[in-house]
Amino acid sequence: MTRQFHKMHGLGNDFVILDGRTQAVAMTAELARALADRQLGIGCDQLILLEPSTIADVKMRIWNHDGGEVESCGNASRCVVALTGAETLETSGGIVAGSSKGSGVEVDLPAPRFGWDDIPLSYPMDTARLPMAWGPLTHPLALSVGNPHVVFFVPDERIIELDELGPSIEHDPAFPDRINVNVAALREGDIYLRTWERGSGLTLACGTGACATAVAAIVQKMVTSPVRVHMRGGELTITWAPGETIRMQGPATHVFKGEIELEQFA
Ligand SMILES: N[C@@H](CCC[C@H](N)C(=O)O)C(=O)O
Repeated sequence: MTRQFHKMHGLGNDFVILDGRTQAVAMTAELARALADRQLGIGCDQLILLEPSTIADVKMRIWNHDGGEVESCGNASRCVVALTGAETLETSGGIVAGSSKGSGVEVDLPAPRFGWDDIPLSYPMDTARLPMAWGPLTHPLALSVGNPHVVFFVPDERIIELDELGPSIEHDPAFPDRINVNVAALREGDIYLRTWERGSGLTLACGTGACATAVAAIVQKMVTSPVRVHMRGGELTITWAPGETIRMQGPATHVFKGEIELEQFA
C-alpha cells in the first residue's frame, strides 16, 4: 500500500513528512532509519510524522537520521506550519505556536530551561582535550529548548573540526540522553553557527540550535535581541527575552511530494 510523503527543508535541514492523519503509518526506529537513508531510502536529516492531537492543531513526531525519536525540531516546525496551516503543534518537547508570515514562517518554541534534571548548567568541559582552535572557551552553556543543546562560543566556528569532537561531546556521560553540539562565533553583532546534531551529525542548519545559541548569547549579554543567526544553509532571526518563549523566523521550502511503499522496508 503506498503512502504519500512531502520532502521539505528549512535552510537545507531536510525532512520527509508523512501525514498519519489521512493514512495509516506505524513508524518504528528501523523504518525511520530506512526512509532517512540517502542511498537506500528517500533521504533526510529527520523523519516527521503528523498525527491527530487533542491539545493542538496537529501532533508532530520527530525521528533523527539514526532512528532515535526526539522532542523537538525547529526547522521542521516551520515546514509543518507552512504545509498544513496548523497554528499549534504538539511535540514531546512542548507546544509550538506558528504562522506563515509573507515569504517565511514564524514559530514560538517553549521558554528555555538552563541545566535541567541531571544536566549540568555548564558543561564540565575538560578543555585540555580541546584543540587550540577552540580558543579560551567562554562559559559553555547546556540548555533545553524542548530538546537538549550545549553551546560553545569560539573565536571562529569555521576552523573547528566539529566532525571530530562533535560525536564525543554528543555521547559524553554528562548527557544521559545525548545532546546537540553548537559552536558559534560572533561577528558584527550576528551569530555564526555550526551544529553537530544528536542523531543526525553535521547539518546545513539547526533551528533549535539557532534558538539555543541565541538564548545563550542574549542571557550572557553577548548580543541583543532580535539576533540574526547565520548557518551554512542560510539565516534565521531569533527573538527572546528571559521568561519568554523563543521566536524563530525563517523560510520553509517544499521540494516535492511523492509516494512510497513502506512495506518494502519491513
Ligand atoms: N534539525 C532540528 C533538530 C532535530 C532534532 C535534534 N537533532 C535532536 O536530536 O534534538 C532543528 O531544526 O531543530
